[in-house]
Amino acid sequence: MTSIMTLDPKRYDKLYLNGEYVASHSPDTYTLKNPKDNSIVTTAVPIASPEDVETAVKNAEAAFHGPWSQFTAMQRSECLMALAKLLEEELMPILTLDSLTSGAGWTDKQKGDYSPADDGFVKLVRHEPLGVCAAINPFNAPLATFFLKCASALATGNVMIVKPSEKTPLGSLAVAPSFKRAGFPPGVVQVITGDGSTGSLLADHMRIRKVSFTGSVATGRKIQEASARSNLKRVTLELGGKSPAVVFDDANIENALNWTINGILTRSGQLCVAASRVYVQKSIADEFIKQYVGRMREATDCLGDPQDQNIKFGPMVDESQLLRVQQMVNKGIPDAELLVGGGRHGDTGCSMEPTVFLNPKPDAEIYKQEIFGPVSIIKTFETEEEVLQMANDTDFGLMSGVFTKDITRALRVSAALESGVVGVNCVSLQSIQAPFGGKKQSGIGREFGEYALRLFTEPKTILINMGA
Ligand SMILES: NC(=O)c1ccc[n+]([C@@H]2O[C@H](COP(=O)([O-])OP(=O)(O)OC[C@H]3O[C@@H](n4cnc5c(N)ncnc54)[C@H](O)[C@@H]3O)[C@@H](O)[C@H]2O)c1
Repeated sequence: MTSIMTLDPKRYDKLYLNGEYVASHSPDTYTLKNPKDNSIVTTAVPIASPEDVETAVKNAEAAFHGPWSQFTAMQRSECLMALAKLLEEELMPILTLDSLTSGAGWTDKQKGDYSPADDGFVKLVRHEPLGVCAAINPFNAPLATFFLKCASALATGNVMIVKPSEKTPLGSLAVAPSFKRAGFPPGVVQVITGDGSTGSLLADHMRIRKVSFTGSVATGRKIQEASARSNLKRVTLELGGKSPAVVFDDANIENALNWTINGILTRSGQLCVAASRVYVQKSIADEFIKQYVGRMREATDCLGDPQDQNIKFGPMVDESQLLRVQQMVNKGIPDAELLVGGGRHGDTGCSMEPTVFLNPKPDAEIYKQEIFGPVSIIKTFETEEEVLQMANDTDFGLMSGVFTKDITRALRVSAALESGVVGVNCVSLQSIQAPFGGKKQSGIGREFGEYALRLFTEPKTILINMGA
């Protein structure tokens, strides 16, 4: 069977607008390389121009006010289910399907409100779609973010223009026609490629009503600013993290090791919820650290070509990301004890060795900033109060984990950890099927299910004068 992910190389130089692959108006393109060996994949990915963005917005408006507005909630649900089925049959990883089937179940459950006329006015509240929305996506989760955002937007009757990251655009281009095949009218979902300049055309556009953004804090800030200087479009931000995992001395150590190691090695640490800070209680620290470091060392042997089934984790997304991580690690060496790793892996490609630092200085960059690589920081602690102070001493607040067998402590610590998601005896889950998003500078808003749907609609209050 051919995977839906197989994109005809002739399409690499196209945008996907109004149900067709079309050439960009822009002569500007860029080159994509394969991170496993730095070989060139294509030199022709378009950087969409202002005309391309305008065309996409006009198509989206035509779909929103035209055929798509005639779809009932049940028909929107049927399309989302058809899309999930089609993707499942064509080998799409299961992670991306959950959001579609969940969205399909929500289309007819968006309740309005009613208040009786105790002041002479009956109030009805209906939740209306926003209109043309844009998804601006990061490199590390191109399809999960694509489908998660589209599911919520389409379930509530919006239309979507997706801009994948310039580092990983091909999957989004490959899956784009599946929406038409599943019954969505052309223009409901379109894909434009490009770098930050294309992203800012969307963020600044006066007729785009919402940007749903996932990416770095720095870009999130720019998108907020763009909204403020343009049309005050709605903005949701899913941003970075520096997720702490707190391991108490009564924890199931094997379980804590499994979650914390997987939590930093999945996607080579290029994960917003990566378990990048591990706090271990002093009484178990020597044994835990010995095992943790041993496993990170062994993991180096499992580094390789991600298309090889025997390989557990692959390279960084590209050379620039590898260099960025390498620079942060080099800078961190005087600030902490390097227990393992620290270097580039292999002569070709963009792989980084699994790396562990112990007990960094409190203001060390490796301890404060998101590294976005297979680099973890271990710190020891004595008391619950001390570890909560350290775990919360960060601008981020995306995910945390607490490992203990004491349920009372688990609940107390979960309440005290300043993050949008807390795992008890787990950390770094990628698909939680529950509200997902960050506190503090890790973001604004939530993805998934009812919480996300609310952020793709606007309440409208209708007042009925009962005395007229
Ligand atoms: N919270 C989450 O759910 C989540 C999930 C995945 C990744 N992330 C975060 O994403 C980051 C990694 O992704 P990245 O390096 O691709 O992020 P990035 O901020 O560099 O880029 C993200 C997207 O923004 C676009 N962009 C860049 N400048 C822009 C501008 N001025 N205006 C509009 N768009 C612009 C890029 O082209 C890209 O499509 C990490 O910080 C990671 O933690 C968060």
